[in-house]
Amino acid sequence: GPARLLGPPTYLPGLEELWSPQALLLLFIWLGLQVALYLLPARKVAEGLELKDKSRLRYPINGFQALVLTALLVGLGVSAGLPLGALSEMLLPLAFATTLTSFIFSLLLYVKALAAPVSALAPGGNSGNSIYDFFLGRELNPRLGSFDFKYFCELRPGLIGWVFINLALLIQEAELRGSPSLAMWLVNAFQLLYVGDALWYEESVLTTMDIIHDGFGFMLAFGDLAWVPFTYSLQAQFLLYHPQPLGLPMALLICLIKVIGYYIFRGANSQKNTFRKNPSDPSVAGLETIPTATGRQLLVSGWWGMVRHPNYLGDLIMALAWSLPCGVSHLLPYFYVLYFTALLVHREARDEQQCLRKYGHAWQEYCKRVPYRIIPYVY
Ligand SMILES: NC(=O)C1=CN([C@@H]2O[C@H](COP(=O)(O)OP(=O)(O)OC[C@H]3O[C@@H](n4cnc5c(N)ncnc54)[C@H](OP(=O)(O)O)[C@@H]3O)[C@@H](O)[C@H]2O)C=CC1
Ligand SMILES: CC(C)CCC[C@@H](C)[C@H]1CC=C2C3=C(CC[C@@]21C)[C@@]1(C)CC[C@H](O)C[C@@H]1CC3
Repeated sequence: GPARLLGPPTYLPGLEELWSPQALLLLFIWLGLQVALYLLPARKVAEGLELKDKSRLRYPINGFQALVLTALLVGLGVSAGLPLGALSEMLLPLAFATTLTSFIFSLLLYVKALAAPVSALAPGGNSGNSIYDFFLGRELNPRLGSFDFKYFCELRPGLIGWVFINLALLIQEAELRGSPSLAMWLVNAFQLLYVGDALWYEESVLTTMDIIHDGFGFMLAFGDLAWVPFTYSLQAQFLLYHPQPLGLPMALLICLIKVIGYYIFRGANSQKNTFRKNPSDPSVAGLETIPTATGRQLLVSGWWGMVRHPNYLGDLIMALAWSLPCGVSHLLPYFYVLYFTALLVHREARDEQQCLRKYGHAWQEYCKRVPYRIIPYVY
């Protein structure tokens, strides 16, 4: 039937549709596979930023390798008859099993954190209110030996899971209608590029506030493991049940929007990463900067002179390109754009606060020089 968003749902799933032991088993196989791939030798072992106790943690940089090996294994499985398309009919129980698992997992993390030394706690997650701390995460970098739970969950099971859910939906569409639609190809290709990029530049996650500042609690565990794969794949889910006609000129226009978004996103992220690693690198040495009291500098020209968060702008433009192949007949495929706008506005406000605390007057000067936050002349 036609998709609708307003009005009561035609039916609500009962518990018997949510709970399936096979879904739980599949989830555990998936998590086990990703843990095994994490433990494989890495092309590089990177050091994180200095912690309160002056130590630095070490992280394997092998996320892209995990993506490629997963693709090989899934490819082998499919050629041996594994019905990957059938995954599309298991998404609801799988999402339920993942949510339940994230909840129990975060309870265990909370209990583990009760024994952690004060220096290992996250700045925001040790209020003493146990529900609040459970939600935001008490411990900053929970580990078992050298296995880092937060770093593992941040990019692997969820982001890699997302592209394989997309692929399952594409295969199912081909089974249902003879071949995948152009819209489905675009959504798969765009989101694979995004996930491939995130894993290729995995090391840059080590300087994000998720790793440096936020504890590992229910919000992040649920976000990484359940929210990302099952809601970020909504466009492909929508297309399976509501096929959209998409002409070549429109498809090319959407590709152009994606390329522009990616160009800004990658350009901005790489420019900052290069500058932070080595300010005299030839590609950034000519940029104008503001000195700060910490000894670090802030870029005021190049991408970071256009708006204060050019990477968010590129990310948002890409988000739009992921939704456009689904047409404009329904709001659901645009859910990601709306949610992501809210997430980035909130994230930007948190980052601003931290930068003001870190850089004080120099940050105020930067805000004066670069008045817009995400969209030039608008916001
Ligand atoms: N799809 C998704 O669900 C999500 C995607 N993202 C994406 O992840 C990427 C990373 O985002 P995020 O982790 O929020 O943070 P950013 O990469 O935007 O980093 C912010 C930090 O950059 C440094 N910085 C800010 N301005 C300047 C400047 N002018 N010159 C030099 N350094 C500066 C500051 O840190 P310091 O000075 O200490 O270096 C600041 O704290 C973005 O592209 C974002 O869109 C993020 C969240 C969710
Ligand atoms: C708690 C929320 C409900 C959901 C949070 C999910 C996020 C933690 C992840 C979703 C996509 C991500 C990407 C990155 C980090 C993890 C999250 C934020 C990167 C920022 C890592 C750095 C790269 O330069 C870009 C990545 C994009 C995707």
